[in-house]
Amino acid sequence: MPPAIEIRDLRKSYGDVQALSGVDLDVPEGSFFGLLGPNGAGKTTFINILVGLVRKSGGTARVFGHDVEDDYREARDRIGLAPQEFNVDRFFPIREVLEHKAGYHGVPKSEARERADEVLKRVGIYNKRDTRFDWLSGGMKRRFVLARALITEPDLLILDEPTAGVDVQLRHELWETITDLNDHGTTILLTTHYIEEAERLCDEVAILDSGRVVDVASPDELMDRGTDRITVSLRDPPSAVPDLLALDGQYEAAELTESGIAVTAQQGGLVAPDLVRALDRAGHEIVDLEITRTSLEEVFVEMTRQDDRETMEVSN
Ligand SMILES: Nc1ncnc2c1ncn2[C@@H]1O[C@H](COP(=O)(O)OP(=O)(O)OP(=O)(O)O)[C@@H](O)[C@H]1O
Repeated sequence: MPPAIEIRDLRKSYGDVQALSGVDLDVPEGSFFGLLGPNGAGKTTFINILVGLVRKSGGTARVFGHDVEDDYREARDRIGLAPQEFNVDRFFPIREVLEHKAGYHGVPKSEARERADEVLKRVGIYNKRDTRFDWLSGGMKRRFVLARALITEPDLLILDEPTAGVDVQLRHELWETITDLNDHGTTILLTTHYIEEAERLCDEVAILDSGRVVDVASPDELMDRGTDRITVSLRDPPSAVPDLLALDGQYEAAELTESGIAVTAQQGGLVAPDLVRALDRAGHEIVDLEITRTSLEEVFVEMTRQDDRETMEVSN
C-alpha cells in the first residue's frame, strides 16, 4: 500500500526565492502527522503543491500513489483541505456552499444534502445551516472550513493552522473532532504554530526550516533530544561541584546553585538515580530533587535556530 503522502526531492522556487529545496517525506496512511516550522519555512507551499494550487519546480509528490500533477483528479479527490485563509463563497447559505462543493466532486444531488447536514452536525453548526458565511462568528467560520473539507469524505485531511485565533474551548472541540476522524482511519496532516497542539495530537512531526526537512520524529523523541535539568538541594550546599565520576559522562554540565547542584543531561529521568547515589556516597544529604524537562517548543526553537546559524555560516 502506498503511503498517504510520498515526497521525493520536492523543490519550488518563486523567482529567486527557494521556498522548498529538496524535501523528502513519507506520511504513512492513518497517521496524525504534524508539519512544524517557523514563518516562511515553506509549509503552505508544500500543502499548495499537494492540492494543485502551486506547481512544483522539481521532484515528485504523490498522494495515495497518485502523482499530484499527472493524476491530479485522483489525488485531489482523496484530499480534504481546511486552509488557513478563508476562501469561501460568501453569498450563499453555508449548507448550499457544501452542496455545491459535493456536486463539484461528483456526489449526486440527493446525497449532497444529506452529507452537508451530517458534516454541519459533526462540527456543531447545523443550526446555522441557512446563514451566510459572512454572518458567522470567527470560531464558526473555522468550524465551517473544517466541514467543507469533510464534505468529500477525504482519506487525507490537511489542516493548515486549524485553530489559529480560536478560543480555548473551541480549540479543544476541534481537537476532539479531528482526533475522532483519525481514530476512524483518516490520515491527518496538520500545520500549526501551537507546539502544544502538535505534542498532544501528532504521532510524528516533521520540522521544516528554510525549505528543508530538518528532522522527522515523534514529539517524545524530539523532546528526548533536548536537555533536562536536574536540580538537587543539599542540606549543606558544597563550595565546589562534587565529584560526579560515577555518572560516567551521562551528563552534559554540572554547576553549583544557591541550594546545591544542578546537572543538565539528555535524559534526566535516567540520570537522576545515579546522581542521587553519587551524591549520597560523597556524604551529601539530599533535601529535594526536581527534574525540568525540555519542552518541545524549546527543542523546536533550538533546532530551527541552529539551522539559521549554519545557513549564516555558509553564506558568510
Ligand atoms: N507566491 C509567492 N511568490 C513569491 N514568494 C512566495 C510566494 N509564496 C510564498 N513565497 C515565499 O516562499 C517562502 C515560503 O513561504 P510559505 O508561505 O510556504 O511558508 P510558511 O511556512 O507557510 O509560512 P507561514 O508559517 O508564515 O505561513 C517564503 O519566503 C515566502 O515569502
